[in-house]
Amino acid sequence: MNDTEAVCVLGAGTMGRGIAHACAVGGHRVRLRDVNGDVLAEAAKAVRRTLDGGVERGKLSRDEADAAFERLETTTDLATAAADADVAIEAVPEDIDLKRDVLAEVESHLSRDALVGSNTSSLPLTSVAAALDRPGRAVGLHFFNPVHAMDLVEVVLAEQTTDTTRERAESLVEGLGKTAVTVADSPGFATSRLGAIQGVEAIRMLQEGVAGPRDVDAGMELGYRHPMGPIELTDVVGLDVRLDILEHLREELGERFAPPPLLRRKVRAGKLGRKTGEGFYVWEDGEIAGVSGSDDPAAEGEGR
Ligand SMILES: NC(=O)c1ccc[n+]([C@@H]2O[C@H](COP(=O)([O-])OP(=O)(O)OC[C@H]3O[C@@H](n4cnc5c(N)ncnc54)[C@H](O)[C@@H]3O)[C@@H](O)[C@H]2O)c1
Repeated sequence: MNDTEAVCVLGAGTMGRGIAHACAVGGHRVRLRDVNGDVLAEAAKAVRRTLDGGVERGKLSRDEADAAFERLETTTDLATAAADADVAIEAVPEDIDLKRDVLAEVESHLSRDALVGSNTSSLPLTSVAAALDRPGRAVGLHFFNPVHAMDLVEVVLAEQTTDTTRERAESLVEGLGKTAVTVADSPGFATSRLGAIQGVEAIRMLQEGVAGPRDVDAGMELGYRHPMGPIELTDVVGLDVRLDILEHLREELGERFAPPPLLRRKVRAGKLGRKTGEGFYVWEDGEIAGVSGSDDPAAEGEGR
């Protein structure tokens, strides 16, 4: 990978805009594509805000931030987004049929050698890759949220992924100043599987009244030095996103991943976490303002 390569990012939601930001800061020309023009406008503003935040925190100079922003283009047109791209990375919703369709469609616009990355956090990459005419170019590039602040990218190898693709993917990740952890395609890969099992057990503990959200979280933060407890993390990731991941892991790996009824109730009520202002916690301006009241008598827990 060199600095002048072109990256096409498909989907401009939470992750797509973050990946676009990271690639632009990493020196790549980026075309960000979404089916929704309003989402694209919001994504461009979000990238600008993140760049400005980076300048304020001394992470990059004003000139570097401006240059990175100039390297970013947005479009709703797939052919424009994919034209001359060396790398295409999809960050569309976690739906296998959608991902297969999106990647097969983008492949028809790509050169023979372009790399095709998927940001899926739990779907079988081998099935995603099978939608391509040249599946050996497919690789999982599992970025973490928020992308600009997270140093890890899981590089996931589909059955079909070639050694050349693997090397290119690892070098792309390193060029972005992040650390690549390479894992075989298996349900939930390494990180989502472990993260999901801890999150699901934490929600079961709330259900059983073992402790409230604050105490469960403090236990892992102070006792295990996790930067964020599993309940708060579920709110940040999104309860709907977590539910989808659990449904999938349950199907693939068994009942230990079965989503707890409490999680389903919250999702049905539209309490999806930080993004809707309430999940297990109540959120104001992106910060925890209290504990959601409807859980159980132990909701607030003791001691904090
Ligand atoms: N949110 C997270 O914390 C997180 C972390 C790691 C990985 N992921 C994975 O990243 C992917 C995206 O998640 P997200 O949270 O950014 O979702 P999101 O809902 O915020 O964004 C998805 C975007 O894709 C767009 N889209 C839908 N169909 C499209 C198409 N055909 N072409 C282009 N754009 C299209 C939607 O308009 C939306 O803006 C999922 O696979 C998810 O599992 C999410």
